[in-house]
Amino acid sequence: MSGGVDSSVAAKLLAEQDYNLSAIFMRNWDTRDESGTDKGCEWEKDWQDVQQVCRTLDIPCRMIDLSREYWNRVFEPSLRLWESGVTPNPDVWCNKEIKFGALLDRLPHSESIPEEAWFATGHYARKSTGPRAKLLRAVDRHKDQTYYLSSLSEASLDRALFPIGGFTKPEVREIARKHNLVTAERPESMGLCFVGEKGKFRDFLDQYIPPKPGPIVDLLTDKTLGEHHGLWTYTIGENARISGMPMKMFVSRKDIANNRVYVVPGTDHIDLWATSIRATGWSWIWADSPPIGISQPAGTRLRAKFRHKMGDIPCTVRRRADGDVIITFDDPRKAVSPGQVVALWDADWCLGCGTIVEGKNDPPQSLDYTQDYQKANIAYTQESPNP
Ligand SMILES: Nc1ncnc2c1ncn2[C@@H]1O[C@H](COP(=O)(O)OP(=O)(O)OP(=O)(O)O)[C@@H](O)[C@H]1O
Repeated sequence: MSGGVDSSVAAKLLAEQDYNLSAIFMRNWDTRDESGTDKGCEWEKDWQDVQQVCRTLDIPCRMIDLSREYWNRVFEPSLRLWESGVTPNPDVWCNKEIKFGALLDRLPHSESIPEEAWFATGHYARKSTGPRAKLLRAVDRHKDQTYYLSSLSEASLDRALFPIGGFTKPEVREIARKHNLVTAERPESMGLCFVGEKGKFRDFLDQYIPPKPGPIVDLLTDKTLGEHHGLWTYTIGENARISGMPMKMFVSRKDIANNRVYVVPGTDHIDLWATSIRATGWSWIWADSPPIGISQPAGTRLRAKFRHKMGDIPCTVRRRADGDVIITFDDPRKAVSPGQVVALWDADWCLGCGTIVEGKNDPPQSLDYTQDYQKANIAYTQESPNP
């Protein structure tokens, strides 16, 4: 239990059934050594709320400190990826490595809980009841969290329960109010708590990654427009905020080998779009049974997402001989970043995920790339005599 409304209601729903329940609150970030405070991660408040809800439900609870495991298995590897210029998803790896990893590993040894005990969370997701467990999207499509759970192993899924997956968020809040759970009006949690205020992500990473300056280059003219302090300070698709330019410039690529950030004018330049992606390091939830048809030349029809907050994309999926997977979108998509997790679904069934290596606009759809490039170049140099 996290101290939020979702896991409180998950516990309440299980308490109404015939389970022998025990709650665990996990602490996974320790900032006291650096700043003397836990600002941003108000874990004490969360822990108090977990205890309060457990008193209301009459179930035991305990805290487990996994901050060392989180640092070693999620944060440190993510730092190395940010430093190298790609964009990792620590929230996806936290589920695999910490909640359904370190935490599950600890339980049988630290408590008298049998191996076959269930492990329940307040995620918005469902599980099928067939002979093999399938991870299914939540009933509340806006809240569905299967993207974050797409890296789980089948063994972890076997032990998982998602009690709130059949409810909408308003229904979950209503249950919490009806049963006087102190967390009923708790606001939504906002991603990585330890980063603190929204928009301060760069400042946060600056504390951990030494600066590595390099040029910001105009893809159209090859001119240097400014300097970045490290590839991690920009994400593909974002406004590069270069002053003195006739148009807003957006990051379309990073050249990791040469430590360069490339920008293009406007939000809609063709270099910002991708028609296909290549992804590596596939983790299929049914590890022995990747999607049928994926190794055929024609591939198989599935749906993909490479960010939690995006609609899923109809696509054709093919596996290469080296195990990497090529996902070709029916319609091009913007802002594909290497390092991000891409997950696949067959209708509601989440199959697994891989890590994006590259996005390609090949062949460019809906626009003639050469013409567009020339037009943009001409228009751009006319508007900008001295870029
Ligand atoms: N610190 C924690 N200790 C134990 N379990 C946690 C913790 N953080 C998250 N979880 C579990 O993972 C689930 C999903 O976590 P997430 O961070 O996405 O929170 P959420 O969707 O806002 O849910 P909640 O409202 O319960 O915080 C939680 O419902 C809870 O079961």
